[in-house]
Amino acid sequence: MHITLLCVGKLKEDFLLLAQKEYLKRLSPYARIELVEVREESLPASGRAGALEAVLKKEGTRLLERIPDNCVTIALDRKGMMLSSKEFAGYLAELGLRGQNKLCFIIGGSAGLAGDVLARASLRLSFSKFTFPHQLMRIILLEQIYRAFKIIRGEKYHL
Ligand SMILES: C[S@@+](CC[C@H](N)C(=O)[O-])C[C@H]1O[C@@H](n2cnc3c(N)ncnc32)[C@H](O)[C@@H]1O
Repeated sequence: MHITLLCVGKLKEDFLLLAQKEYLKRLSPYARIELVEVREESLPASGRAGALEAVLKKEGTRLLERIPDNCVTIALDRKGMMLSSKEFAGYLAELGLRGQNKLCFIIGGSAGLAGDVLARASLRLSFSKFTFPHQLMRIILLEQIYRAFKIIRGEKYHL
């Protein structure tokens, strides 16, 4: 499987970079993972009407330009569909059975994701009603993808 992680912004903290490196290593036997980071806009200091929408639009345009062709697009969205780890593994396995081996997960920045990015997604995936920082969300997603492959292969991992 070829998985693109399309993210707004870079990881800044060393401990997150270390965690990312570890999960990319763990995932290497199961999938080819490509990280694509688009530039994050500074959040507007004032509550000027439309300022946040302008940020979302700029970041959204950058994201839409980088979605690979012919892939299943999954946007991470707090208000999306919640799955258990086993259901998520089942979803990935089902895609594989249908020959859909190219996936693109999209993680927004501090401002979230623009409506047209969410509209482009085949699935809007929620990891709970909590709002996670986007940099940490990337690590949580990598861990869940790793967990899903362990479940699919029937390999031992904490369930
Ligand atoms: C700091 S959050 C954005 C907050 C923004 N105010 C919102 O409500 O969308 C940054 C990104 O992390 C991802 N994210 C954060 N919490 C999430 C959750 N519980 N489920 C799925 N994705 C989440 C989303 O892609 C989001 O765009």
